[in-house]
Amino acid sequence: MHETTTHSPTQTTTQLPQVAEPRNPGMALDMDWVRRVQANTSAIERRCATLPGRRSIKKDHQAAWLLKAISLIDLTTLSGDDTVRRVQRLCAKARQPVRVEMLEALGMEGLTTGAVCVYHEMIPAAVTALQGTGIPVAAVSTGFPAGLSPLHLRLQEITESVAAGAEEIDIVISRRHVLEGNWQALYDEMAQMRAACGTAHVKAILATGELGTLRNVARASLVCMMAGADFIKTSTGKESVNATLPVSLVMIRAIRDYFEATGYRVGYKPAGGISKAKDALVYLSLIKEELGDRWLQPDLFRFGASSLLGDIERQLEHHLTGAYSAGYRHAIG
Ligand SMILES: O=C[C@H](O)COP(=O)(O)O
Repeated sequence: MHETTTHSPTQTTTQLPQVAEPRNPGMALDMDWVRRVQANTSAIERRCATLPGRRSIKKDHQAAWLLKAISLIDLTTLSGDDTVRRVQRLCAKARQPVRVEMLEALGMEGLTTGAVCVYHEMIPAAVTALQGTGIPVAAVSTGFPAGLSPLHLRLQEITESVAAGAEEIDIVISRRHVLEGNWQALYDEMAQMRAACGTAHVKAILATGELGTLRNVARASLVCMMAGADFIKTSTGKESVNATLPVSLVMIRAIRDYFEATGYRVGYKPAGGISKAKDALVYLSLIKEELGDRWLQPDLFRFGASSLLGDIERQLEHHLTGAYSAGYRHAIG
């Protein structure tokens, strides 16, 4: 058992740290650094294999950690059949992710998710539904999920998403720039997208399941941070392989290296296929061990997830009552 991860999280609510984190301004593309980056696949896989089996968060602290996990969710709907009504229901869930009586029994109040994440067309519905809550709307812009529309249209989409009220923009990178080793093109594209975001924070989706190697994941992470990404994010949720622990380890170590070299903290968002409370706890342990408590706040960590909240609710209910409720009672989130 890992001693440092047995206690309750230091902050459970969405309360942000007192001092706002300075935004990563980016830096010039440093090709020597990019070329130096390696990823030792077998060592990474060995490290990850030890994680899920470890009882790193003790049972009596699990409820607190699960509440913490809720505060870090980008509650997401990204479906072709999304409707205003569905987005409104999702936003209601983001405002009150756990039933009031359960929250009271757990000694908490004022819990919300970290953000709501939608397609561009659904931004106005989400902004209206979240008015006065402080919960930001994140939009997947730039021709999500493939990112293969013309660059000027992708940049225009960002501008329109920000104008519509999105405070966070999840962009997708051009995978071909990574696969062809065209780091300058990736850097330039990312820098233009960051500029188009203005004051909105930008999360760079690497679509790691399509990047071929862990070394490519490490290099793409670094180049996106050099170009000013506020967050790096694993996946769209639409690739055949989405968030995994090995990819996460590579990305969070890239974040650590970037912080050590520049002093700027970049956020991390694993996304796609994270639907179980126990998996969320493994991710939180990994972040705590590799990056420390500071990264366990919503300004530096999010889960991109459409169905994780439902399982966390079931686990919290079990914690309180000793029984599981049926899955259909937690249909949203
Ligand atoms: O960015 C978030 C992902 O699209 C959500 O993926 P998921 O539906 O597998 O949870």
